[in-house]
Amino acid sequence: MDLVLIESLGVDTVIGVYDWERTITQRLVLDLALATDIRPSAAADDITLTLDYAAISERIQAFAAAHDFALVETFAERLADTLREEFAIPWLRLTVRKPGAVPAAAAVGVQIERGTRPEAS
Ligand SMILES: Nc1nc2c(c(=O)[nH]1)N=C([C@H](O)[C@@H](O)CO)CN2
Repeated sequence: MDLVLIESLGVDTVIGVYDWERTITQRLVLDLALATDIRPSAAADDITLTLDYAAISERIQAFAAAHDFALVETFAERLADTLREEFAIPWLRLTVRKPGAVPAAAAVGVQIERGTRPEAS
């Protein structure tokens, strides 16, 4: 199984459980590992045969701007569903970090894996 990677993608969104958090945007930092078979795109040197990390990053920015969840859990689940459906991604690992939410921690957040991981070949 091959992976397309997006690391430390910063997105701005309304996120949080407290009243003061409903009135501001905050930064989340995302890491994604997206399963695909890179061999067809590599053989043809063709962007249309792989997962376009630029297009997916743009979609994530738009998703973040369009939603205002309370929990990072909800953000992660809904984003994973959206990406898997729109880009036909069989399996992904998504880490959502909320820097500064706990001052004593560099970041807090969640990591999820969704879908069926393809067999190695
Ligand atoms: N498991 C979670 N715990 C907490 C969350 C969350 O989204 N998931 N959110 C908060 C607050 O919004 C916090 O980030 C404000 O600093 C607290 N705990």
